[in-house]
Amino acid sequence: MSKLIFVTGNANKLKEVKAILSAGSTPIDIDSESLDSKYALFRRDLPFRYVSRILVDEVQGSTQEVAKAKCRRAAELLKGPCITEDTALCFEALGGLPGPYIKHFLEKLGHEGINNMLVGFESKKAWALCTFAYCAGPGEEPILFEGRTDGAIVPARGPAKFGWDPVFEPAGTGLTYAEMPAEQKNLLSHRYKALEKLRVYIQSL
Ligand SMILES: O=c1nc[nH]c2c1ncn2[C@H]1C[C@H](O)[C@@H](COP(=O)(O)OP(=O)(O)OP(=O)(O)O)O1
Ligand SMILES: [Mg+2]
Repeated sequence: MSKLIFVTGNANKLKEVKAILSAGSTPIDIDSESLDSKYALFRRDLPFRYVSRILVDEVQGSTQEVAKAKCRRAAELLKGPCITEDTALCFEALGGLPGPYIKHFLEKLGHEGINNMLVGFESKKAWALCTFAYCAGPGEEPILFEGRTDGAIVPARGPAKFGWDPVFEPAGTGLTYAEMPAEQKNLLSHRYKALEKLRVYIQSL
């Protein structure tokens, strides 16, 4: 059976995916060296940033449509099975936006600007939505695995190591993602919840 490749241009995602899948009651063995080299190899030979840009710029739509389009395209380029992941950050006051477009808002506005987007709205509620997509190969319909964690947008607290981690506080924790130890985030995060579904599927293949 050919190797399943997780395609991403984001090293922080890769780190969390490895940590989550190799832990838990039914751990999935990951050859981290080969995963790393696939990741490096993929990025060197087929510049995913470029691919990702095209997909992000041209495929507009719901999180599910964006996620499927990216995975379909990655499977075509790899000519084999693969997994991709899309993360959305959705604001209740904005009807779920920015959603899959959070990356662009974060790049242009920063943490403070993300907070300012909600000035004048009473609700600071938000949810993080992770969508893994699995595609069996070129021309196959991707299957989606979603995980959602509810919380609120808050002024930045904690180290700014990964995206919007400092401005998202999961409900009931009193801590932002950035303030949590990795082990805590990785047991309640949007990514963890989606990976728990993907884990079951991968083990059934
Ligand atoms: O747990 C997270 N905690 C904080 N920030 C996060 C997280 N997960 C994704 N993020 C950020 C990265 C990017 O600014 C946006 C998602 O965009 P998204 O297209 O899914 O990621 P990406 O382009 O960095 O990597 P990829 O090559 O897998 O598409 O939210
Ligand atoms: Mg992307």
